[in-house]
Amino acid sequence: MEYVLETDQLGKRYGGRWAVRDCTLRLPAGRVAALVGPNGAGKSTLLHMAVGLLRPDAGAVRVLGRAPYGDTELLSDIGFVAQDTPLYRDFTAAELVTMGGKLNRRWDAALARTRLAQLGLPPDRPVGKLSGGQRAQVALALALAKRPSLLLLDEPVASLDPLARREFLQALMGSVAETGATVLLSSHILADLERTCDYVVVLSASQVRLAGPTDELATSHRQLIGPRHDGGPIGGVAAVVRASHTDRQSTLLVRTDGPITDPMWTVREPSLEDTILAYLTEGDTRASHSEWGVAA
Ligand SMILES: Nc1ncnc2c1ncn2[C@@H]1O[C@H](COP(=O)(O)OP(=O)(O)OP(=O)(O)O)[C@@H](O)[C@H]1O
Repeated sequence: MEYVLETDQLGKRYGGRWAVRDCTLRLPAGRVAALVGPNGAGKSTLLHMAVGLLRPDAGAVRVLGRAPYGDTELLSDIGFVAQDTPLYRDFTAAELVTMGGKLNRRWDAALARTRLAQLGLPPDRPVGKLSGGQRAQVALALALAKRPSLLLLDEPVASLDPLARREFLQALMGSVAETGATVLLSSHILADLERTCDYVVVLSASQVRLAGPTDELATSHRQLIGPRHDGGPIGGVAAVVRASHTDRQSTLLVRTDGPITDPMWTVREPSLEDTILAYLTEGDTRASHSEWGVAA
């Protein structure tokens, strides 16, 4: 299966307002993909459609080639951790592992137990009495125990301190390398993603602004600093994603289609965070979408 998750002009409306609109995506197998965007961009709505909790109002979503809404068999192939990591609060993590074994056809209890033991969580404490970060770790261990083909995580690190965040993401990467799952995780914390993710989907105001592998993003974008530039072509620049100016100087984040040789410009490789932020800024972005397989 080339693509684990595919959407075609996918849309979801709440009342008269689109929460996700014209969303076309192809997430290749084996990727750890970040779904980034500001509050209200539509990230949770997209994930809920992917796991079959919401029915699309327009277009289509397919996981492993099947429409998830109403397909209960497909559920065994999808792991999902919702934003508030809902767990039965009166149960201990060990009891939840046992319960998972009874509720799932495919269940790797040993994987979950090993993970929980590594975390050093108090084994007999109900999860309702664990910290938010500890609960997130338990929820990840349970989701991994399903050995899903697609793992969807809605802001899994939001409640974690920086050290716990790093540990969580390392554990995630280790498990993914071992199980071969494809991951789509939403997050606001861009700095973490550069280390963890090899694919990025940027959502803003209900639409996909950018989607592609991070290594391609890195090679195809540059930051240019030079004398004030008020338009006009620049050799090697396919599109200006974002421009900021002072009276005498311009700083441009550009998508390239060749080397930039004009000595007028100082050329730097932007961080992934800078590139994502440029696409999140409304205004100059629309011209450059098509290159990434995204409708402008
Ligand atoms: N059940 C609902 N009823 C009505 N509107 C909703 C509902 N759920 C979400 N919305 C709206 O849909 C839009 C997208 O919401 P969504 O929760 O998908 O965004 P998000 O990117 O996950 O946001 P956040 O980062 O804050 O979690 C927002 O404008 C939100 O107010």
